[in-house]
Amino acid sequence: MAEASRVLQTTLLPTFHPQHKIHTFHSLPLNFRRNPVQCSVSTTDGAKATVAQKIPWGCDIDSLENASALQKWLTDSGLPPQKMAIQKVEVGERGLVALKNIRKGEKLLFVPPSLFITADSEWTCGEAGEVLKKNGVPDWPFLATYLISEASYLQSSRWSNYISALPRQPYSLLYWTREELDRYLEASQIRQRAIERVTNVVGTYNDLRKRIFSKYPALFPEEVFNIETFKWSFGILFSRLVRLPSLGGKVALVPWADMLNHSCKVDAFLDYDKSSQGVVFSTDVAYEPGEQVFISYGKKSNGELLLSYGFVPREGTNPRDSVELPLSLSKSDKCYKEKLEVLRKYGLSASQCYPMQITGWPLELMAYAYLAVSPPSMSGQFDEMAAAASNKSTAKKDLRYSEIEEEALQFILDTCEASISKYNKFLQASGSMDLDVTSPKQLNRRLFLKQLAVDLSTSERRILFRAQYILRRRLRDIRSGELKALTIFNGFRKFFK
Ligand SMILES: C[S@@+](CC[C@H](N)C(=O)[O-])C[C@H]1O[C@@H](n2cnc3c(N)ncnc32)[C@H](O)[C@@H]1O
Repeated sequence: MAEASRVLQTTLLPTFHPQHKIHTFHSLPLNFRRNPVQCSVSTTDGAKATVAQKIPWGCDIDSLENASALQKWLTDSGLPPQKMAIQKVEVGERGLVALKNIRKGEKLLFVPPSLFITADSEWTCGEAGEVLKKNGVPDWPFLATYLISEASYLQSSRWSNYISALPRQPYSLLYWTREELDRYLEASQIRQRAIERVTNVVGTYNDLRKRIFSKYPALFPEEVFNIETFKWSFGILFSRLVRLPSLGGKVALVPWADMLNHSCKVDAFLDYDKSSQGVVFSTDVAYEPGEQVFISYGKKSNGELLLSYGFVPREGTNPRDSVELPLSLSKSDKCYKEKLEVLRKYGLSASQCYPMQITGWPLELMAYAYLAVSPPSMSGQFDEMAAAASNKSTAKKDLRYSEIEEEALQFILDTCEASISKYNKFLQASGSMDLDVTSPKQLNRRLFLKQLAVDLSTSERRILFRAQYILRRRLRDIRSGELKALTIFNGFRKFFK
């Protein structure tokens, strides 16, 4: 059931591996359009630069600027009457608020397919879309380019009201500089995930530029299609794109539905409803007029929510929260080479991260710990340990080697404690952290990022504290059990003397 609901769950963040998908590009046909139709926003470089500057790239998220124009355009374009409206809200700046009583289990929204943006949507510049299609550009970079292209057409694009209401700076970690990531997320594994994501986006953009944009400068002028605008469009996709399970997992931007904010207390998710032929969700709680209506963005940890959506739920409110614990083989291990070999066989490496939750940790983590501490005499079991440590293998996971259980638990405890001290160091230093900025705007930004990092670190450390407590108790029980056994044994010895 858990697996089924995970598959059915619509998430606003589908997995994205551009460096894999990008290899599916076909090389550009040499004879493609010798005289491409000039349908970029303008023709001369100077004029293009001016137009690029004029593109508003959305609006300030903390204002309701453009929200009423969006509502009006949606209604005129076929959105049926709604029981909700876009308003300023306490959680998530803008959100959908109930105008009437909403019952538990009621279906809401009904956004028709004509209002979705998908890889099949019509381009204002049809020529640009054709070039991307001919080159087999995958959905994510395709939609990112589409959004930039449509934004550059201002009012001439069908989506201008939608684009004008998008946030000018989506709150994702894509907007953090490398220095900010290193400084504020030094204790968290999310820092590494954010670096990888930025690298992926930059790599995707560079690949598109090399293979396509540079060959069709009239269709994709650099003033408009550059790394800054790609960060914006990917930021929009990471925080708003929906995967629709009932449409075979098709990804779409769904105006109006993407004004819903996330709550960890609800399980309601967006999907296409074949009977009403629109995107809907069924509420799992009732709402009174004036209350903000929420959906779930999926079973995500606080770190994953920060990574894609740029917020951290309040401490202790996310039952799906987890922290990545990095485990490593010791280089001084006599069997380092053999262990690494079996790990590689199952797609693992000398350092692996496993998610710890407040309720416990995965069996794979324990299997990795067994492997890391096992002595040369257990080399015959290395293979089964590595297989169990991999989530790709179907091997039996709940291994138990009582002879090394204490060492394995101690190994996990030591790793947890090493992580806890990193968080302690960051959280202590954050109080007096020098924000070295010159402008009030920059100061606000730094304070905001620092607060997010403090919230994330506090919630991740909380999970590690819980694991530390459980591990210490288990070790105490093992050790006191051994002590008891030793006392009984000594008693017997005395008796027989
Ligand atoms: C799908 S959009 C929702 C609409 C968005 N609030 C807006 O005004 O455009 C996702 C973004 O909403 C904000 N958000 C959603 N849920 C939130 C929450 N529980 N707390 C804080 N911000 C939230 C984040 O900025 C996130 O990137």
